Amino acid sequence: MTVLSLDSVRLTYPDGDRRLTALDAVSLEVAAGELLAVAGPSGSGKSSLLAVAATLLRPDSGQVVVAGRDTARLSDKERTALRREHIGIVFQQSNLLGSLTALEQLLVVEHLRGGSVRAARERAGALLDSVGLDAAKRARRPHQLSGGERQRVNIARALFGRPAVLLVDEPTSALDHERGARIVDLLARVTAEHATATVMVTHDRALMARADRLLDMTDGRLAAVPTPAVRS
Ligand SMILES: Nc1ncnc2c1ncn2[C@@H]1O[C@H](COP(=O)(O)OP(=O)(O)OP(=O)(O)O)[C@@H](O)[C@H]1O
Repeated sequence: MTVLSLDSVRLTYPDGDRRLTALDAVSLEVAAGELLAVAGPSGSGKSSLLAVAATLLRPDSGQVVVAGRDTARLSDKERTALRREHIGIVFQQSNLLGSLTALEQLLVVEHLRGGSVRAARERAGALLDSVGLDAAKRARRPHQLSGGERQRVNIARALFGRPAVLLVDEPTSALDHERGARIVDLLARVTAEHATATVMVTHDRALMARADRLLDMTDGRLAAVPTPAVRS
């Protein structure tokens, strides 16, 4: 079942008196339970792809369908609700709230959804544990954590909402090999167990090797990469 689809998406940015084409006729379908990796050179459009899929940027043309909803037809309010309900986002810039502890970063997701924060505590703790944050670290605020620890809180928070679509930009960039491998395991497990449609941008070959499918982005265009070339 396709959970995320992009059809002939074009995105441009202003560039002096011209427009720079960041995404050029990009089409993509990601199924429930599929882990898709997107690689490609710097500036090729990978982050733009995630931003459009996250409904944070509107494409100039083309269609973006998330969990059966054509996002072009939604109001800003409906798009925010769609994001909160169905999309987990882990971008490079940490957008953790400075005044909240690691545990509270997750609980606020439940609060925004109108769920029971008390009931969510245990699951939030277990999820932070699974990304390697012990009880003491879970009680710390972002400025008391390392960059890699903040990245892991980000990942746990995105997973906490059990999103249908998970969008991850360079999930292991701030982590050492062993921690990176644990995050990869977690992403692969969550994708399979919760039937999440996961798209991750990565330069990490170990991560690419774990993906079900690898796509290459060059100059705003997406192309399939034969998997054996990645695994060699
Ligand atoms: N807000 C913006 N305004 C203008 N141009 C932008 C903007 N954001 C990105 N670009 C340009 O769009 C192109 C695609 O950028 P994007 O960030 O999507 O690439 P990327 O593949 O994610 O790069 P990297 O691997 O370096 O993060 C680049 O040429 C970039 O300079």
